[in-house]
Amino acid sequence: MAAPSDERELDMLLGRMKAAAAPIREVLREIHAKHASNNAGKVADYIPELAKADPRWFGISIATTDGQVFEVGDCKQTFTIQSISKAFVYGLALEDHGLEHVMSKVGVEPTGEAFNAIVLDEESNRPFNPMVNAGAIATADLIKGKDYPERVNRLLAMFSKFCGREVYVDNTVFMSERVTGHRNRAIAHLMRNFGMVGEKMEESLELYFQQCSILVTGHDLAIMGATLANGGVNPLTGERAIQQKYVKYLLGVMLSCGMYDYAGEWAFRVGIPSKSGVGGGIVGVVPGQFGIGVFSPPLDAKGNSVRGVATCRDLADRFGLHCLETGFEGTKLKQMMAATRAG
Ligand SMILES: NC(=O)CC[C@H](N)C(=O)O
Repeated sequence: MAAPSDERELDMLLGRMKAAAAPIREVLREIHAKHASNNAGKVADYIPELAKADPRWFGISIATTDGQVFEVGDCKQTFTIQSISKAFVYGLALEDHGLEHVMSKVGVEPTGEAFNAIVLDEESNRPFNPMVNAGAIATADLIKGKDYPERVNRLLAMFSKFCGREVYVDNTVFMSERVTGHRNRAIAHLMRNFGMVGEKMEESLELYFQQCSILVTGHDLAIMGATLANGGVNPLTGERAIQQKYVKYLLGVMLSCGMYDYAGEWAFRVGIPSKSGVGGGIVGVVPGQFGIGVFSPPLDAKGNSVRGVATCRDLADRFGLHCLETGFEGTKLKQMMAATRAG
């Protein structure tokens, strides 16, 4: 696209962008309205602070790799990122150690079991993948830093680059996680027994609770997704958040393991590398095109946002986003945008 040379050209460009946005916003509004009235699911309460979320909150945000954002509903509401953090921390561990070392500590096989299952691969003693709690704790253990504060700060700096703004930890949720996190401690001890986490285990658990307690919005999730879709460069700030060569590994585990024990059906039906969290968020990535952020706290039995799952299924259908289908004609969303731009 040529740089607009004067105000009139800029006006025309903005006009065309607005025209392109209208049908996309319309689809988002329609999907939002369709699912807003679905009251199925239950807000997570095993971490007591999470139970305070309003079950009506519901936001859908899409951010393109060229920095356009389309959103509807509660996209400015903050909530804790929870398990969505796991994908991004995996990226930092890859940057810190390279693929082979990380693979020696954490596998990439879907478990078909709940996210908090106390299970390791019997042959290798590794946790199955970085998207379940065991794998995420082992991944947090890999984050480098001379001491605990430096490790926390490195995590926060990484998330800040993905979001394009400074991120913070919700301390009340963090405290709630650490005082009730007996199951995660048990998992960490089991892995310590097998040498899958090192002597910094206690500190790494704290790090894991911190990363889960980072506050984000639906808008942030879309930007984080768009950053991955853009090969690791945040489309709003132009800052690189992760080396491009690791993006495909992140997206690979997101596609095969990102939705817990719904991951197989997700890859089959929706086909968008995604990650969910018990705070009610889901981030999705359509490589080369855009990121999706959906937020709604009530969860299904597997721990995925009920409205979030339904929304992503509809988005995939309406815009033709399944990753095994986008290769044919490009997504319908892209075609809609191109058509309006040309007009
Ligand atoms: N699935 C999730 O989002 C789980 C994260 C949560 N902090 C836990 O460890 O249990």
